[in-house]
Amino acid sequence: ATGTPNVQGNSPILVAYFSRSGNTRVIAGVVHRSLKTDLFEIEPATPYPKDYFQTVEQAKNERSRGTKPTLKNRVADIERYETVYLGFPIWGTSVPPVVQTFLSNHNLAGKLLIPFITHGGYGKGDSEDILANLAPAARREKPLVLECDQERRTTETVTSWLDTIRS
Ligand SMILES: Cc1cc2nc3c(=O)[nH]c(=O)nc-3n(C[C@H](O)[C@H](O)[C@H](O)COP(=O)(O)O)c2cc1C
Repeated sequence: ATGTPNVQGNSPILVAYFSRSGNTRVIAGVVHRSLKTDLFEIEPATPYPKDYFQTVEQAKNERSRGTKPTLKNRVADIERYETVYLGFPIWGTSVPPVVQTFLSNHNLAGKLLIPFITHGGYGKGDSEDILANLAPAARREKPLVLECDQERRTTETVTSWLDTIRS
């Protein structure tokens, strides 16, 4: 992580989010615009594959090996935020590894942490326990948990549609 200042805005509230297929990004945008917060996108230094199934494979490997991808960027001045909204999708019934890196790399002690979590129908998994472990000294608000579209279902539907066109 470079520490490059790449946060938009100058508010005491930060929205930090990770999103692959856009569901969590929509919520981050609504919070950002409604509360006029700063905005930070959590990104791995090496992007995940474009292909959904390759990403699932990589995420599974990271989880089983306990690897946590490094961040493309850190929030330059996390100290100045009093409140951090943290958005992420559920991956493998948990917090995506890159979001766990974000939590390990930023000290949220004493801050109010407000999670917003999207999932594809199987719920928030163990994500609240992971947040408690990785940000033990933050005050934590009850998260917004929202079921959203699954990229898997969309990908499979479009793939079968293409098959019917080809045949
Ligand atoms: C690698 C991967 C793993 C996922 N694992 C789960 C899961 O365990 N449970 C679940 O309900 N949804 C799972 N999903 C679906 C996403 O949580 C859901 O579609 C989410 O809204 C995607 O958010 P995004 O569009 O911001 O990336 C998974 C998606 C991906 C890409």
